Amino acid sequence: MSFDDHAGFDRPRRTRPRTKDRPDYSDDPVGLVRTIDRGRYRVVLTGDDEGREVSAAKARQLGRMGVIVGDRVRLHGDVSGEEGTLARIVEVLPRDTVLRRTADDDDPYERAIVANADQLVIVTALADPPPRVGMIDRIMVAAFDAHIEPLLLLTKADLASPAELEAAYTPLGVPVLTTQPGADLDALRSWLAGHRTVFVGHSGVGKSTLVNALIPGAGRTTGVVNDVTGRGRQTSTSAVVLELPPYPADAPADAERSWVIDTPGVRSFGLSHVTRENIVAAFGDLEEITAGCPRGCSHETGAPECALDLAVERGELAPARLESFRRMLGSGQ
Ligand SMILES: Nc1nc2c(ncn2[C@@H]2O[C@H](COP(=O)(O)OP(=O)(O)OP(=O)(O)O)[C@@H](O)[C@H]2O)c(=O)[nH]1
Ligand SMILES: [Zn+2]
Repeated sequence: MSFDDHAGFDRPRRTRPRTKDRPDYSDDPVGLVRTIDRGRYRVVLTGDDEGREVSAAKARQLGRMGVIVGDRVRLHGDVSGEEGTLARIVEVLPRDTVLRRTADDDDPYERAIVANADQLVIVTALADPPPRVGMIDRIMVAAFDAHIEPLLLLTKADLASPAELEAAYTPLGVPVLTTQPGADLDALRSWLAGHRTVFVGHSGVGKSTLVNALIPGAGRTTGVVNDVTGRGRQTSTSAVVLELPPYPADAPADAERSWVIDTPGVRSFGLSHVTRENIVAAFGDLEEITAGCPRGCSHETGAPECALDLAVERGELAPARLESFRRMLGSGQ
């Protein structure tokens, strides 16, 4: 029997009880945290007021809960977006993913950098500054740990060959693309279409140059690589969400929106929050094989009777895949 069948039944007006200390904000608008600037959050509204940008501060009831770029938040108060107005962030909606890092491996405090990304593009220059495989591995492990799909984008292919890096990462199943000045970016655009992709890379690798090429008018400041240190100037300070133009250009109007999240250049990527189990779990086929390992097996090179080695001997696992995987394991704890 439904309520409607029951003549005269007094239907409750609210489905959820409203209590004194928990006001009901469910009618308040939701937005996406675009960037954070001196304790103020820039939030782009979604839904009815799609696209309007509002300045907001964290409401006291959120306590110490962090609000990060990419978060979907509920706003209360003045959401007109007019100069001088300030809305309050009263709720952080559940996150699909959280990309984390620690300052270094001994740092017990993990920092959540970006919420709700489903892809991570590791931007690496083939030269100037030279690639650091250890750093790429670390960022990749952070992506696997967070259930974010990693992709590798190699810039400055006009300066050096990508062959070595391609050989190091394709066995992991990680897609690799190369670019150089004037390169056709359509392959990259189709990677990004319909996704929320965070771009991570060392300063000076050409991240801003790419973002500007993808998003005309993004106005990301491009730096100059220092001739002495080979490092780029740290030109950007906060992560920022940028909307990509539709791709292909004739994509239907209701196609999934695509976002990139540009992050400031990183120099280190601590992983003290990542466990061996999480890295193994990111490779389903290998995890299955490790079911045959001795209890407590580290799966590292030389681990006695590691089932991964036996699988290679039996020709069931490509040696290059095991080697690349072990590099990942070595990056974590
Ligand atoms: N040769 C070559 N130079 C490039 C390429 N892409 C970018 N550059 C140059 O590399 C320098 C750094 O590029 P940016 O785009 O500022 O690098 P970034 O990664 O955004 O650096 P930060 O803003 O410091 O994080 C600039 O001088 C670019 O012109 C490329 O494919 N080939
Ligand atoms: Zn093992």
